[in-house]
Amino acid sequence: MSSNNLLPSPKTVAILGCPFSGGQPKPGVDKGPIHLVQAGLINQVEELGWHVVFDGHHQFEGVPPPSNGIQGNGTSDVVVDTALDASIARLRSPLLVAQVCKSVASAVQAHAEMGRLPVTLGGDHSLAMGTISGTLRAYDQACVIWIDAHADINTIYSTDTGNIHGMPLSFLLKLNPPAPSPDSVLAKFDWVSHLPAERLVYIGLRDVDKGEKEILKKHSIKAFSMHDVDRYGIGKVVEMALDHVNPQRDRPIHLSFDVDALDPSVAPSTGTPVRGGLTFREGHYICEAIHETGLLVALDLMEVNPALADAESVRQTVTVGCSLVRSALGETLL
Ligand SMILES: NC(=[NH2+])NCCC[C@H](N)C(=O)O
Ligand SMILES: [Mn+2]
Ligand SMILES: [Mn+2]
Repeated sequence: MSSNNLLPSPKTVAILGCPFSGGQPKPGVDKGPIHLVQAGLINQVEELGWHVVFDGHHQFEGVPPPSNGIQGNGTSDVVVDTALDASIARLRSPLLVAQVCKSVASAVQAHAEMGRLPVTLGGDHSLAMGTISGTLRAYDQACVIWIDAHADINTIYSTDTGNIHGMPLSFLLKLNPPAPSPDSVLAKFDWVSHLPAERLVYIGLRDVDKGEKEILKKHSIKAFSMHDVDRYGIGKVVEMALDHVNPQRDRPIHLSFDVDALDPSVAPSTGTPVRGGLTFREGHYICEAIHETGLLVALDLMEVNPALADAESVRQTVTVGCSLVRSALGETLL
């Protein structure tokens, strides 16, 4: 399956719960997967005609669970190069994130190689380092469509927050400096697969850090912001996005959906909400249109945080999360 001129068309979905919050400081995002499953997601996907393998809520064997919000940066037992020290020391829990994402990559790869379509429920968006690496190991020509308010492409130098959920794409695009030694913190990310910049496209951006804007420009990374959605409409934007990453419509597609791409009035329970987001229909349209390509091979639904709102807002966010997944897996309006 790794020489991928054969077009995949999985009939089985593997649902992976990834209760992980170590890529950002707010507790609760690790409860996203259990809420989505308890809302009936597995049944809903089966009703669309898929065979569903539920891979459980991963416990990340051997990984110390993140303590409630208060974590060291996890670098104390590792030798770091002095020139990079200052940058790496600002990262939050890099060893934990690297280890968890590595195990997620193996799980996603294994499902994909069995011909299944992995649906990963987050958890924070640092997990996409793992899911996309897993997809690229199984389908080396895969492209990525990243739906988000944020660009999540800060490097170890540009990050203001040190939160690795704002950085996964810098590791996937190999924008960080090479590890100075096998013992360095950066070496713990060496397993991450390489995604060429021209095989990434964004939709929904509206809160992009200054350093990230420079990175997008420098590497000519294609991004459709909310301004573009306003100007062209979502139908045209999805078509242009596909034309960029998938001009011949022959590449397997990994769709990574951060629920904060939706407007906070639609998906309030998330850690970094930004006003001016996608409407309910725009979010679903993206999923429906990608399903229609017949090229979807992996899906992430990330950043649902049931701890961050009142019960009704949580219910609303979890419900919309389930319906985005259904749309990506073929639910239609008629
Ligand atoms: N996956 C997310 N919600 N990311 C938010 C990232 C916010 C900000 N750009 C940062 O680097 O911290
Ligand atoms: Mn986001
Ligand atoms: Mn994100």
